[in-house]
Amino acid sequence: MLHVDNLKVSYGQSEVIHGVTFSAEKNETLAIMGRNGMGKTTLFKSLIGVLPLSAGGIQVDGMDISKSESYQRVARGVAYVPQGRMIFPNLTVQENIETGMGVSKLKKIPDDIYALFPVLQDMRHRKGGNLSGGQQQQLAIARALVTNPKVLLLDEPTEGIQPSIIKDIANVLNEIKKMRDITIIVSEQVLSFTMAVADRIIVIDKGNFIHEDHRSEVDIEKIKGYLSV
Ligand SMILES: Nc1ncnc2c1ncn2[C@@H]1O[C@H](COP(=O)(O)OP(=O)(O)OP(=O)(O)O)[C@@H](O)[C@H]1O
Repeated sequence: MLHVDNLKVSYGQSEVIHGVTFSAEKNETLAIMGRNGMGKTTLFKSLIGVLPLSAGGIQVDGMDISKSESYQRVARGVAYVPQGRMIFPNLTVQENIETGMGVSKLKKIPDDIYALFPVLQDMRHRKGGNLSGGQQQQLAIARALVTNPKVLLLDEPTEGIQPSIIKDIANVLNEIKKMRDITIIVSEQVLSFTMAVADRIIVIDKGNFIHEDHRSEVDIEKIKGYLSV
């Protein structure tokens, strides 16, 4: 579903992603793990087109999107839940979700979205800025899902979220995978979370992929070693 080939990303003269190659299939959840500053956000921003590639290619469902603008990538089936969630604080919950619906031409928020996030239905008339961190994360995921993505990118969804809610977010991602034919790519530092959701884990270090495990054969101590400073 998603194929990334020799992707390089730079800030000015400084290359931060040094030619990474990976694929993720339909109904697969792939976690990209690494410490702060290793390049996760830069990689995700380049996948959604907020940052330009300096080299390489990105294909979604066989279609090259590496030269497309972000809005075109969304139309091609890529959705992005940014680090820090970036919901609109002055719009209501319902209005926040509706901002994602232009691309999918939905007229009404689908019932399965509120089934997945009942709290958002209860709070649909509240301002987004008044929600807790965990509720805002749910809102950001709901807003991404109403674009009907083939590939859902989530950048550090557990950041700043309390442990009990982290479990809820893991459950939600597992539900989404059951409900839809989708590829989920999540960047993370919390190993318990990725162990609850990921079929495969890749470790990124200074802009290079240095390790990869399928969930059935994850070497927990090795990955912990990569994640500790
Ligand atoms: N706007 C920028 N200009 C120059 N360098 C940047 C910029 N943003 C990030 N970097 C550098 O790129 C590298 C990768 O940063 P990035 O934010 O992608 O890492 P990360 O793994 O997502 O970390 P975090 O978990 O802290 O978000 C770091 O060395 C960082 O200093």
